[in-house]
Amino acid sequence: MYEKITPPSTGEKITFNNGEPTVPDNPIIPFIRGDGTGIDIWPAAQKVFDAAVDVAYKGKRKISWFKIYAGDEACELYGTYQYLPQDTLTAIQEYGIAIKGPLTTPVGGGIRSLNVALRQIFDLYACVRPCRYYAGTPSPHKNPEKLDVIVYRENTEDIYLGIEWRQGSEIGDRLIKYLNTELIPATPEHGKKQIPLDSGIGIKPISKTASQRLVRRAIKHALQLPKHKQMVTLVHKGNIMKYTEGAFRDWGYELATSEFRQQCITERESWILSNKEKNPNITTQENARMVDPGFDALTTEKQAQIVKEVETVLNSIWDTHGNGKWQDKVMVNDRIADSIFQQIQTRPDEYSILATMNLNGDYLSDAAAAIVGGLGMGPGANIGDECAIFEATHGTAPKHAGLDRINPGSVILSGVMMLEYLGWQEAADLIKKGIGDAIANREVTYDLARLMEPPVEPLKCSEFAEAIIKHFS
Ligand SMILES: NC(=O)C1=CN([C@@H]2O[C@H](COP(=O)(O)OP(=O)(O)OC[C@H]3O[C@@H](n4cnc5c(N)ncnc54)[C@H](OP(=O)(O)O)[C@@H]3O)[C@@H](O)[C@H]2O)C=CC1
Ligand SMILES: O=C(O)CCC(=O)C(=O)O
Ligand SMILES: [Mg+2]
Repeated sequence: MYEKITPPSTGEKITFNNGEPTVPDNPIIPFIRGDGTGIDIWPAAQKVFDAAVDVAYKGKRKISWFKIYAGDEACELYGTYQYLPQDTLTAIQEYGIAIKGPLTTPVGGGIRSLNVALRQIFDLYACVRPCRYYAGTPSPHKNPEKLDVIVYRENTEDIYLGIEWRQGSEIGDRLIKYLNTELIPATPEHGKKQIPLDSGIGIKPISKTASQRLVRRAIKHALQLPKHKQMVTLVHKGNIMKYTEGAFRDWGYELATSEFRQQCITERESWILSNKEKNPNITTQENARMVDPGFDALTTEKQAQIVKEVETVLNSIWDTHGNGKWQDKVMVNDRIADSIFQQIQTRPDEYSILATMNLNGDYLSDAAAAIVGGLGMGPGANIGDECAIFEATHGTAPKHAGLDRINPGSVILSGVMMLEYLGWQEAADLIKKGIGDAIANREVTYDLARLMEPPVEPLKCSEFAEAIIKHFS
């Protein structure tokens, strides 16, 4: 079945039932070491995972690691350009779960991202990236502890589908000419716009199916959170990209108010209901005016739409959501993408789950990680219905590779997400305690050490792993 790798001789497969993993005590878990700093991070992280499982379950549970290959390491074993060998895909398919270090993607040419390929091949449609603060972590922000968000990033489409053509390529030129002569003139709203002939061109598909399955998972996650964190914010640039990003917002609301009608309230609905709660005799017109402060300046047609919206909300959900009952529901709101970047800095505690399309989520997850300590503290998981691959938010950080200095925290915390996904909460909690105590004790790698006041001598990558383990007890 495998050309160049052999699964461990002990251990069993994790199986899936309705998207939920059934986990034996000795699961086989494939791992990819990763390029660049993967060489430093992976051994440190694996040591922490094994120690936590050992301490938590005293030999009753154990992970059987299965080394699989991707990136530079794969080319060494399988030959030139064999970046993602079939063996690796077969192993992930067979075992349903994997954890990986970062993989290199060249800019401007060369192979397309292996990271993105894995997400697309296994339909890992939700990229889940929690950003929470560990006490004592230095941060450029005054109150980093106020940020506790989970970026829920659509992982399979948007411009990451990788359908683009180089400037000057035959198909690129044909496409531009076709758009300029046929499609753009046939769409009156585009007027006399033309695409410059010396453009590279890319396609940004945003589908209803992919948008809604992402938002569905985000709402289900919100329902598991403490009441005050039960909120999903749809992040988009729908004012500019109306039919892609704007549609993502609309499909998100549509899903929330159909599939999750009894569990969800939208922000505008909450305003309408609370206006009536504060003033039971309020007219529909007055209510509409309060919902939209610019109401009087709107056209008659737009005003009528808002009045209708108020009527519909009161008629359809006053009984189930009114009189304050909406306060126990998952709040679904939306924010424009540029605004959310400043909101997570100026009003961090007003947000919880941020549901995004692919590109916005990529940017936002690095930015949110920076607030709580940097890319060394940014874990992630790529989750589908039948498979999951855990990986950090950061990349290969090549200038630090092989120096035993990089922070392994993100991959270790990605492992915590994996342990939680397996239901091995005790081992996950031990690692969280170990990381928290090591940081509070100022035992940290260079990235955190340089921000600390007064400065501390940094630990090596491997030493930070040992410090985490030391703090298990
Ligand atoms: N999922 C994946 O595998 C990903 C892969 N990549 C790929 O990685 C390669 C390098 O990308 P690049 O843009 O340099 O981004 P990286 O995320 O690799 O690194 C950028 C900077 O972030 C900081 N950083 C990254 N990782 C850590 C860590 N573990 N601990 C502390 N600080 C860290 C370092 O900052 P400083 O030097 O200031 O300390 C580093 O120089 C590219 O080929 C890219 O495509 C990128 C993102 C994700
Ligand atoms: O695949 C890559 O090289 C970059 C991906 C990335 O930045 C991410 O997933 O956050
Ligand atoms: Mg990224």
